[in-house]
Amino acid sequence: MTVMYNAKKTWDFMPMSLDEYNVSEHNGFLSPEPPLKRLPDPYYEPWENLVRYLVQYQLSGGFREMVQQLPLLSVDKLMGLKEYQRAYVVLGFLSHGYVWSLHKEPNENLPQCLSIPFCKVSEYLDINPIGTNASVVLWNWEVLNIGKDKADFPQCDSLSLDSLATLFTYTGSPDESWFYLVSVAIESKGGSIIKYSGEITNSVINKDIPGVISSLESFTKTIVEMTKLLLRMNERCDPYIFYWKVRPYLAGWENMESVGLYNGVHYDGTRCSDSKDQSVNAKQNSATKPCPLSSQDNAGDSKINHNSSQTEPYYRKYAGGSAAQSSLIQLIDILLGIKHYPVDGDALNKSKDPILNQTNGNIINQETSQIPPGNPYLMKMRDYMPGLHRKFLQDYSKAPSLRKFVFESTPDIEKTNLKKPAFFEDIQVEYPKDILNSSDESNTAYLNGNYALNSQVKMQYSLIKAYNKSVSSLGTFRSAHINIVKRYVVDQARRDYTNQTNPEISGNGKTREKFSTEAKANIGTTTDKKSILSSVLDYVTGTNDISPVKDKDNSKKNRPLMDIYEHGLAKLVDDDTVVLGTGGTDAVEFLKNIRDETRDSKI
Ligand code: HEM
Repeated sequence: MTVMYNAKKTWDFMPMSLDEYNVSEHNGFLSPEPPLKRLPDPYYEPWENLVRYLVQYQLSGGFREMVQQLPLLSVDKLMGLKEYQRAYVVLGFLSHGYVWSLHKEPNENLPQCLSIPFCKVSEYLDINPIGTNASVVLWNWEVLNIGKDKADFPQCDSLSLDSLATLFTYTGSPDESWFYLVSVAIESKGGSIIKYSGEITNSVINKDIPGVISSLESFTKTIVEMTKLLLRMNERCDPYIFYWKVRPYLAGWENMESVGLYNGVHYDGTRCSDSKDQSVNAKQNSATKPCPLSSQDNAGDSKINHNSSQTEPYYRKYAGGSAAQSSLIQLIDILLGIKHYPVDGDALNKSKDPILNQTNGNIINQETSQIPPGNPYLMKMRDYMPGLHRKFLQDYSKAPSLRKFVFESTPDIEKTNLKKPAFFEDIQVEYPKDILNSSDESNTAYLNGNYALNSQVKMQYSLIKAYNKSVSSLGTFRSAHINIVKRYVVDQARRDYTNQTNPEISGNGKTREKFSTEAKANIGTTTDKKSILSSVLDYVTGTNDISPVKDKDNSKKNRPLMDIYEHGLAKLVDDDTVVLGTGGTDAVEFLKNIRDETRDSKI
């Protein structure tokens, strides 16, 4: 039985109900109920039986042979969204396991037994046919039955990190599970984010300033909780395991020329269009519904070509899995009206922002809706989100803008001394634990002491303050994330492995054991959360420059080919100065830019 979690009333301003977008005020963008642990129809046993032993067959070296023995199964017997989601997860793990098989050269040819059903299932879900945040996070979790208090699903507000488990990993390592589960726990906070977003937008529509302030404060608290969860990555995910053992499996087939995938991957027997139709079937919902393709015979589907030998191979290039594909953070950007720009031409693009271009508080070219993110990479990541979630973001972007409301509702602020930048700088918060108690003593004294100010002005001040705190809390989340990237990607990518043939020795002659000891010393013990926090918060405070240092001796020329494969997703570019993220961008520069745009959005 499907449980209805959403009070539709709050979201009346959207064209569809939350259920129809497959999101909830309970679990955010995670499936509202735990994902299926097996496809119910025994017809799909060949997939289920193989994926269950993915790690074991990888170790045995026989995984690809096992895949090649799979029958070509139809998607006709999949019933409803949850079964399609499960099939997408299974086929994603099988496909990445095939292309990036352990200790083998990447294989650029995805066999029909995977490529054809993977494309059909992805078409139904309106998502790219590759491993994504949806396949490793959103639909890849379960709640352990380890105690009434902890796993009391669905009564608990959000899923406790300590009672979650993954359904699949590529490596079988707890570190990989933890990497996904931290994201699951963060995503589960999306329930509250969606709830408060709906409340805020309703209050904006009703011009209810106290309502906006109250919901914004709860919204901010939730972002702080998300940041604290993000920092727990260090507890049980070793950067070495993540970077050298897990990340290679998450890699996509775009910008992968260096490991031999010059054209991407050939999805044998398929000719689907690469360009994603941004629209989504508005009627598609979580109720049982046949696949739009399932009524057709495979051979009758114009996009499927079974006789692949008669045509040129059709290659596809897709980016690898990344939490940049999370709808949750983009939702927060949309609600707060934070706009991101292409890295090049920044100034040019910013000059077009109607909200940033204000003179004496008057907004030029007023917009009626919220501003969606405009960074090409972030926009591209929407093709890697489930279509219903993408649709949710698109529709929510058209809702009345909170940021515009804050500007329009605070006309008296500039007539007071409160307008001085110094007062508002006090609102800046760079430290999660202080975020809700940040000092604005001077303003408070001013407000309390200045009886000439009426309650209207005080209310306006509180509105700006609540808004800025929310923006700050997102900036803090992004700073914490940059630090994680520094620890898990940049530091690892910079390790000198010249002349090392054994990937277990990750650099500078340090064995994994030595590295782990050193890493633990750096971040404190897992029980010493305060020490982990303070170590991480060194970066959060923004004083550390985490740009990679140029290491001239680290020549790529002599690296064994296998080491380059092991390098996986994030790569040093030719001069070894820059670490590339999934999308082929300079990861750190990109993330700093996004973080700075967030901070700059304070009013
Ligand atoms: C070991 C953990 C993590 C690493 C190494 C990591 C790495 C990265 C990298 C390299 C990027 C740059 C773009 C790309 O390559 O896709 C990125 C972007 C991003 N990541 Fe992570 N990430 C981690 C965990 C997380 C978690 C748990 C979240 C929470 C949802 C998250 C959310 C994001 C978002 C939203 C972006 C897009 C940029 C932004 O909006 O600020 N990441 N990440």
